[in-house]
Amino acid sequence: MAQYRRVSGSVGLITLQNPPVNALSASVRQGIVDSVKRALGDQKVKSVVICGQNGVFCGGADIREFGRQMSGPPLVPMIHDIEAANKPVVAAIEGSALGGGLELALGCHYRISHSKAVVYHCFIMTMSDQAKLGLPEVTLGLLPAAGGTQRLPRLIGVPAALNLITTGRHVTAAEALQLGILDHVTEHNTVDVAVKFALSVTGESLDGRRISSFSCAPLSDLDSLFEEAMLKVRSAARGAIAPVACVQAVRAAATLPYAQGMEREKELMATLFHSGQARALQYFFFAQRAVGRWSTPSGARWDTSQPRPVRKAAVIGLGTMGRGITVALAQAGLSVVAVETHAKQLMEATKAVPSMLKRGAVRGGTTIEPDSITYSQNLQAVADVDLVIEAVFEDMALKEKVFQQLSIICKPDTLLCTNTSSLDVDHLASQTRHPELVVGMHFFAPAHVMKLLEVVYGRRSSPAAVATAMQLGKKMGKVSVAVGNCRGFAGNRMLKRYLEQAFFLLEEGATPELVDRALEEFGFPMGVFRMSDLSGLDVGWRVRKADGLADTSLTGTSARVRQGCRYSPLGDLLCEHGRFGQKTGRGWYQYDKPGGRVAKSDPWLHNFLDEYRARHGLVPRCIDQQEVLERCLFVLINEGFQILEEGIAAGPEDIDAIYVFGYGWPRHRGGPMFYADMVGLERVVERLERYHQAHPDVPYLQPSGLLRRLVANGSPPIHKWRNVIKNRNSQL
Ligand SMILES: CC(C)(COP(=O)(O)OP(=O)(O)OC[C@H]1O[C@@H](n2cnc3c(N)ncnc32)[C@H](O)[C@@H]1OP(=O)(O)O)[C@@H](O)C(=O)NCCC(=O)NCCSC(=O)C[C@@H](O)CCCCCCCCCCCCC(=O)O
Repeated sequence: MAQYRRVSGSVGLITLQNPPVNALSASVRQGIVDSVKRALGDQKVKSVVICGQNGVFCGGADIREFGRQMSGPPLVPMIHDIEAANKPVVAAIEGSALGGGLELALGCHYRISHSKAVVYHCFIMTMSDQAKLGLPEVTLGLLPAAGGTQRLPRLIGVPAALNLITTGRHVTAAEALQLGILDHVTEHNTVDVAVKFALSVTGESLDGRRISSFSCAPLSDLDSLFEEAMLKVRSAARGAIAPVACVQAVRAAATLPYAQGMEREKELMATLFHSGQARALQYFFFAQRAVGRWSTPSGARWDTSQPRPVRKAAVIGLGTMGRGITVALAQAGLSVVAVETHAKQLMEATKAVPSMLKRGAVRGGTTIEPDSITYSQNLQAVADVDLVIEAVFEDMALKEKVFQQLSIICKPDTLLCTNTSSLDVDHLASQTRHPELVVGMHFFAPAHVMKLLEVVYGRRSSPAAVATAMQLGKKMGKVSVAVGNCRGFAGNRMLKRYLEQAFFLLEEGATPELVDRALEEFGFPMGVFRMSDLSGLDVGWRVRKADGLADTSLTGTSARVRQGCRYSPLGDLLCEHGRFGQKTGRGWYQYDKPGGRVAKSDPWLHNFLDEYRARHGLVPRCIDQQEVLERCLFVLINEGFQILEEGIAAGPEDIDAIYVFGYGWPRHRGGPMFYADMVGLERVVERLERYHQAHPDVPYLQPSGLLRRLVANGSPPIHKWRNVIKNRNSQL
């Protein structure tokens, strides 16, 4: 809806009303059309102001309408009519003007926005803004198709418009003013200022105010600018089609008259609108928000659990993870006690952490209170903190000891969290006096950069403990996903199956290059072998050794079997050769030096694989990319269904968020569970069954019970899976 009233005698004020973000639903569009008509037809009205209720201008088109039959007045002619009006129209922008919201503002003759305060810091003036503006359609698999690709380059120039449209980034009011998107910013009430401004421009000529009549500022080398832009978007999101279409649409603005440019924008939008990528990205937009509404099988929920205030936190262990976590906590404004019992490691951390903070502050344009962190070699220093995150070496005996000590030293209500990536959270809880205050906070390296946080609740974790960890994660800028306690939790448990298949494919005749190419063409930034080289092959080796799996003394058929299932010792053998990946300059690939970054094919490795196959009587066969994708991805997806079945994750959105934010799953494919829905659950079952028949010694290729049940229920769309899961749980 839109509310219309006349204010200050001669200003028609149109207020968009569609909480929470005033999205341009059919009824809002109808309201705008009706109100504009009324204002233009009223002789008493000399100028018009458009604003949004509750301090938000407009979050753009209503994304939920995209999946349905479109109705109501279309945006393009609506904005055209506003621009063509013979009375000045002013956009009063508070909060967000995004997507269609900014396109609506670009159709107005003037744009005024709110800028909260002017702060003087070290002689540099910075504006602390509330408003954010942008054209984020590309992040939804679309382009700004209500004239955004044609008006923005005409207003601010092609290079700046290309940057905003292809990245979808939001800019502050200060930056928008600098770029020329805004005419004016104010610290006062934006609507009041806009009304006064509207009165002041009454009767002035609008000839120079209609952006569609502008020409793009000429540029000397347009071809190379667009070639460069195309290369950039192609390498930033491999296989994503929307950024490419955005470049093409802006090119049309730079080279064609406005009307033809609009035709091109429409044509390009038509190819994107019904694409699988747009569906995936729009699903993911809502999935990200759904993970915040967490629940556990015991009935704890986000809306009934009260988080505790956390002002002071401690980190135990200042290795790579501990340092990153310390930085993330300090960046979130907490006071941090950083404890490391090894003097040398502590000394190194006291230098490394401040420089990580400094780099972060420079990148983010923020400031950090330098004495928000205190360092100590003594665990007693954590006596008064509200929450502890243990990040010591991944060794159960060591962690047990730390938790026993923490339980004695800390206040009785201190939350004790572990950053373990796979160890048993319940067991650690059992070492403390208050197991209800123990949860896992599984960060991903580098912990101050990676967006994902798995919050692992144990059998006895209290709802308040889960809520506190979830809220702290959010404060640190993480996407926090609540998951149950099991080996590897959700992410690493699924990853294990994926890695196993990749090893088996090498045994059967594939090369690391072939497997990685298939995965990278699918959209992963790195294939599984390049990723292992980067993170270090020794990490998994240590875990397998601790589990009694990495025994390379076994010969004959038993060398490739563990606990009755197929096992590949390839990773263990490489580690025995001292090939730990990038850090040693050799792994699945070779590098020019230890620590080198550029992976090159390694003839030694290919020889090694040939000899290995010959030794085990394995006849190499031709493996194509499709098999690589199906074997690696479907087995990972199958484990995801198992995780849903067991209640370790509450819904498919949780798993998808974990994979996109933590494991490089291409966002334009929505996450593994959404991908399964797109491929078709029946097909996933059929392929898994086929591969299981061919490899009966790999039990995880058997389709999970939930996957089969979904197929038996007619393969409902992903948003209905929770019903099938719920029905199953209620029968238990
Ligand atoms: C606005 C935000 C920054 C606010 O953030 P905040 O953190 O405060 O709040 P939340 O993010 O939690 O959001 C709260 C709540 O609101 C929901 N929501 C937010 N935005 C939208 C929206 N735009 N639509 C619907 N719902 C929205 C959100 O999901 C939350 O609810 P939930 O229940 O999930 O918790 C932030 O929300 C934000 O960033 N929003 C998205 C901004 C955005 O991306 N906007 C762009 C939208 S796309 C667009 O505008 C397209 C335009 O260019 C118009 C194009 C014209 C279309 C014409 C169609 C032509 C079709 C042609 C092809 C046909 C061919 C053929 O069929 O033949």
